[in-house]
Amino acid sequence: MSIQANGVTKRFGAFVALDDVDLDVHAGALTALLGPSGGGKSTLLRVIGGLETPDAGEVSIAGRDMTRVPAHERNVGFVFQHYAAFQHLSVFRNVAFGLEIRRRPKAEVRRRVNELLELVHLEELADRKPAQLSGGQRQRMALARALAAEPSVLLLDEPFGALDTKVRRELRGWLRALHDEVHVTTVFVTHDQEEALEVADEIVVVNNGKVEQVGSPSDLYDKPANDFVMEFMGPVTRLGGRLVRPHDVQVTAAHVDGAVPGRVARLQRIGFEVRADVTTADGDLWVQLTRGQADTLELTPGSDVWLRAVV
Ligand SMILES: Nc1ncnc2c1ncn2[C@@H]1O[C@H](COP(=O)(O)OP(=O)(O)OP(=O)(O)O)[C@@H](O)[C@H]1O
Repeated sequence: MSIQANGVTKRFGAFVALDDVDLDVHAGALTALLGPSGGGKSTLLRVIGGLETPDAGEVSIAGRDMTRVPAHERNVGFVFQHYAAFQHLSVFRNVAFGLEIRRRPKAEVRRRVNELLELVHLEELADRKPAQLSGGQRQRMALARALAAEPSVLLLDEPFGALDTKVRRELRGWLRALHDEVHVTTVFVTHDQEEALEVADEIVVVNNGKVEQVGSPSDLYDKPANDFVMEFMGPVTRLGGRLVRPHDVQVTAAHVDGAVPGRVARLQRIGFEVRADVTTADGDLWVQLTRGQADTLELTPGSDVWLRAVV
């Protein structure tokens, strides 16, 4: 189901959390709301889900105006960073809960819950209590529970925010695979650009209550609309007064057209990557090379080089 927001404004007292925001989420897509803390991502997600009412503007899901429809009638599934599970109920019963209160037949509930637990790879842990799960397993249970009611839209607010880096990584791949299987329109909030680049079909960059840019991961990385998006999406450095990506600076031993001279101040080898701090007449910058490139150039601190931006 597609989601549209038109001219959404949300204030908390005098503070404008969302300022005339338009959004268009394609049916079946996995869309990331990405931006720095306090930018308004969660507020936008909550407005879509009906947990906040906008002061101006409209929200529609599948073409239906939902602006005044209460959250529980929007058919949306939520997952938050800290999932409030029923501690006294098993994983199975937690997932079944939403179906049981809808008084679905027992056999149907059992079949559906087993399907969902299989989907999130928790079928072996169905009898455990939430406290006996790892953080990653708990978030997978939360997703199964959100999917149980067959929502038309899934809204995830920093679902992996409380987990350590390694588990986050795992769950990203897993979320992507899950989405490819169920295709439910999904919007997830993250402040982690790598997470958005890796998982999302489309990224919406939100900052200061406004949408800065919407695009595919490669669009945003390669064609940022402004310096804010450029800096937010990946590493940057400054060559000749212009922001560039450190891996888009070509380093040569001899002069080439458009290149400026520099001297290597420091080299750092980080796995396959070499980072060189370089001093130029125009200021300092850092560039990123492969180990092979650095070795071919025989770079050492003090090497004289020529630099030019290749994009
Ligand atoms: N209920 C509220 N009352 C007052 N201010 C609020 C409320 N909810 C959010 N805000 C403010 O609105 C701004 C946007 O918050 P929001 O949670 O949407 O940002 P965010 O981009 O999701 O950031 P984070 O990643 O830190 O959650 C923040 O400055 C926040 O303090």
